[in-house]
Amino acid sequence: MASIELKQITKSFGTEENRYRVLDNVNFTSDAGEVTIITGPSGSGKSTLLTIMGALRNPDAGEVWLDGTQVNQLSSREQDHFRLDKIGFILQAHTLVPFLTVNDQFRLVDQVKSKGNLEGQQFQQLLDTLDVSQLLNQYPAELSGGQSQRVAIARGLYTKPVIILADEPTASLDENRVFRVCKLLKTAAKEQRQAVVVVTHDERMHQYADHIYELVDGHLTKQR
Ligand SMILES: Nc1ncnc2c1ncn2[C@@H]1O[C@H](COP(=O)(O)OP(=O)(O)OP(=O)(O)O)[C@@H](O)[C@H]1O
Repeated sequence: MASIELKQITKSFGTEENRYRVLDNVNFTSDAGEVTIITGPSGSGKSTLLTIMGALRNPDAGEVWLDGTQVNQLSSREQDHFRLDKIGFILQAHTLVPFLTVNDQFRLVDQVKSKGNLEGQQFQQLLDTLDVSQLLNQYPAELSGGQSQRVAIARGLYTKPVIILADEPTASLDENRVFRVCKLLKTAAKEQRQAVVVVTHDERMHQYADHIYELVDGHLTKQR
């Protein structure tokens, strides 16, 4: 059973004569232990696809199966619980809560999901790998773009999700940190049997991918 399976997904935006199809009959699978990259031109629908994959948005037609559950059939409340339990998001807008310190971003997660999160040495190791241990008492406004991106990555991995969905996770990072983040995602996939899907323009990430898909004009094609 694939961790992620999308069957014949379509999605359109706009109304009546301005309606346009962003995803056209898209099929996709990703297995536990694999890193998959989705690439493609700006505006081709990659983020839309990722949000459908993460049950943040429903398709107009098709099926979204995650870890054996057809999530697009769930109520929105059930989808909320499913996401919390199973999916780690690393989104472009970073989505750190502005009035909480870095440490409290993790404590907030504990309040909504109290069990199964990283703790002790594992948590410290994650913070050290991403070089964010020294930022725990800072507020998001005090962080650089790269620092807040690294905190967002740590928070996405903190709940030990079975599925990790990342949208341009290396956009603000220098060469050395791109390398570290890629290794971290690869290790998460291999050792913790997580399915990792990354939307990226960053070709430096390609060497870490088990599979690469390209999305062009709403059509998804497997390149590798
Ligand atoms: N909520 C929405 N309502 C209307 N149109 C939308 C909405 N979300 C996305 N779109 C449109 O759908 C198309 C695909 O957008 P999307 O953000 O998925 O592309 P992308 O491939 O991720 O782009 P980029 O690489 O620039 O981030 C774009 O034309 C965008 O304007």
